[in-house]
Amino acid sequence: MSRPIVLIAEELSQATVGALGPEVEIRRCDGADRGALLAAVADADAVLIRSVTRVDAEVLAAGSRLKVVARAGVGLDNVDVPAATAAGVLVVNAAQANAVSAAELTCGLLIATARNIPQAGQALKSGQWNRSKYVGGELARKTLGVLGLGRIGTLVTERMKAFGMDVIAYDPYVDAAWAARLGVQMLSLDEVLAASDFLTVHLPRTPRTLGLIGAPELAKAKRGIRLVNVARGGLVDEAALYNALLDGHVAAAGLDVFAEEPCTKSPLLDLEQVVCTPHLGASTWEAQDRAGVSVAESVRLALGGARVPDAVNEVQWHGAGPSEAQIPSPTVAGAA
Ligand SMILES: NC(=O)c1ccc[n+]([C@@H]2O[C@H](COP(=O)([O-])OP(=O)(O)OC[C@H]3O[C@@H](n4cnc5c(N)ncnc54)[C@H](O)[C@@H]3O)[C@@H](O)[C@H]2O)c1
Ligand SMILES: O=C(O)CC[C@@H](O)C(=O)O
Repeated sequence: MSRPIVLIAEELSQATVGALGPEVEIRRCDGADRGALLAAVADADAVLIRSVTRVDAEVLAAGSRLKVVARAGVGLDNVDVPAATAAGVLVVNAAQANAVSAAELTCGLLIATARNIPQAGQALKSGQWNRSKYVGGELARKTLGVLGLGRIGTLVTERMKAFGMDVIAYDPYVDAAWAARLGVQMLSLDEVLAASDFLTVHLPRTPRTLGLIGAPELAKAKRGIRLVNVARGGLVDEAALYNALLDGHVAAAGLDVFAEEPCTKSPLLDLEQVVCTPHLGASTWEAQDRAGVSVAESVRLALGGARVPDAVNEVQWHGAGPSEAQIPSPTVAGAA
């Protein structure tokens, strides 16, 4: 009997391939190459992706044998989950696998925006010993606003509290009593904006969160706020952020994600007060191994005909829109 075909459409760890086992035939394609993806998916029983490959109705139609779409990471904004559900295709992700890595990068960007680390280092490497230009500010006793107190927002909170920061958060789905035990005060979006010295975004990209932080919201923020986004591009409107950085209302930004990726040309990248990384939140060996192995195991279960307990299609979402498809944090009230 022929083995099921598993299409790996993005770079995944060696451990992922090992976890898929010898019972499947592994094929590869470049998920960013639409033509190659549509051709390769035709024979596939499963497709493994990260954040680049877009699995929409067209890909699902081309993959008439598909039984499972596996996202080796958290965000499902590149998968049309309702279309997959309608086509009887299981969608699985690795909701926990990269949370620590994303949280650690966030902490790094928060510190970098406070202390100008990349800019000062770059200047030093180009021969400038400029100590007065790169004076920064302490994190201790400053207020950190967290938008989205889910898995990553919570890990960032715990870590930045160790730096002596006061943490407030906006997340209407989180239980306030649970947040209080974490030492976080839950407030409205406007209140968080007005009170934060630093703001960090940990929301999924959904129709409701896209553009959530635009020019009016930035205008409500404290002057001199420093903003970090390791969640998704487009949650913070890039043109509005650029203008706010130019006039100093936002003092600095730390960006791991961009509205269009890959992003190598953007006015934001020309600003010295922008610290940036090319969507590296999940790019650690540990996170990649965990995410890949987790979804590989789900794929094996799905192809073996077993139930995959936390398949994304089966979870009830707290949001109304189809793209709200994110596995809710266990700490979220009302999660299925
Ligand atoms: N940069 C990276 O490499 C990287 C890595 C991992 C995750 N991410 C992104 O980070 C996001 C968050 O990850 P997570 O694991 O913390 O997810 P999570 O589901 O645990 O947390 C998201 C939180 O956002 C809240 N939320 C959802 N919709 C909201 C809305 N409209 N208004 C306010 N709050 C809302 C939820 O209640 C939840 O608490 C992911 O969706 C993913 O897009 C990026
Ligand atoms: O695959 C990646 O490296 C990005 C993953 C990250 O954005 C996620 O949503 O899990």
